[in-house]
Amino acid sequence: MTPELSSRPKGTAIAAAPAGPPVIEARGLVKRYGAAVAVAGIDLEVGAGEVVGLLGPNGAGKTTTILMLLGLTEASAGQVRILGHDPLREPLAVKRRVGYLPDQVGFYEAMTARENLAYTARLAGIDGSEAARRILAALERVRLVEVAGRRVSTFSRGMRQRLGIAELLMRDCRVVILDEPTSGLDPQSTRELLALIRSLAADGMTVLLSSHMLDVVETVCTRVALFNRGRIGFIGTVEALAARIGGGVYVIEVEADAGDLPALLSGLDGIEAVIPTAHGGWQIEARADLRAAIARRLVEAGIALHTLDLRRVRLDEAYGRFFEEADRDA
Ligand SMILES: Nc1ncnc2c1ncn2[C@@H]1O[C@H](COP(=O)(O)OP(=O)(O)OP(=O)(O)O)[C@@H](O)[C@H]1O
Repeated sequence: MTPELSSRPKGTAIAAAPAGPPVIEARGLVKRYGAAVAVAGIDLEVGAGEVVGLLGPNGAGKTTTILMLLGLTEASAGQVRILGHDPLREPLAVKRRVGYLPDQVGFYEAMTARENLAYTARLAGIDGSEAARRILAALERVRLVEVAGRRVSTFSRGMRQRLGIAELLMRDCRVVILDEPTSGLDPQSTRELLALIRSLAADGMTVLLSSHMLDVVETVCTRVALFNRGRIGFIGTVEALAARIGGGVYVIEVEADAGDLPALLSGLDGIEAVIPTAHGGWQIEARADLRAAIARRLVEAGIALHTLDLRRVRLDEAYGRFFEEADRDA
């Protein structure tokens, strides 16, 4: 029987745990390479159907964490359960249901897409009509049926990524870990791959995605985990990140004939910052939708208002603020 995980260490911040039993669970994960600490104590809980982005600067510990989750490297301390299994003690159970799509997916280049999947199916112990049925369903899902008889050596990077996902589908994986899945893809292939990832999650697949492409992460991830010097400094939604680090969840973009907007808006509750833009406008960071109050102030002051747009803070902005703060505190 799989031993229970030890209780969470005191003082460890974990964002709202997903409903239902976690699919991925890590407690106090540490990885040392000699005297160097690559991962300094990570706690992570991910539920079915979640897409969690693993973000952070180079060397922050994302890849090392992924390797420990997959059982490809042994943790120096801590525990991992994936679908209730320990990746080191029960590697076959984990390999069967967990797929990993590295940056460069490896295939047999001289074999066709269908032959590659048939080969993997055999290795996974899937044979005969069951293999044929699964291969066709997977190829259909990633829209590669038409080119299934072509050698993989003729495939574009986008097609290779989709074939990689077809392999995970064919094996009936419940968890997939993707490393920079859209790097090197053109905008159209990127959109297609992201739509595919979203549809997998909608079917209950749990996805971990490591990427430096924040716009990509933002469109597909339900939560983000910000890695900083071997720890997860934050995990949660982009809105929660913006709220936690200050600076407001909303951005209000203003174009007005105001010389000194900060002075005009002074004392307005909920404003975090008023920043001039390069185009002569202003960007207001706020804790609430303050458009009406801002408009009133400007009208009362007899100032012409040209634009007043509201948007949510983008991940790249919240990410930037998080690491500015983290670097200041370091
Ligand atoms: N096999 C190894 N031997 C020694 N040090 C290692 C090894 N693998 C990783 N490290 C170190 O561990 C730290 C974390 O590396 P890791 O690759 O996990 O970071 P990362 O967040 O994935 O970075 P990137 O965004 O560049 O992929 C780095 O300082 C790295 O140099």
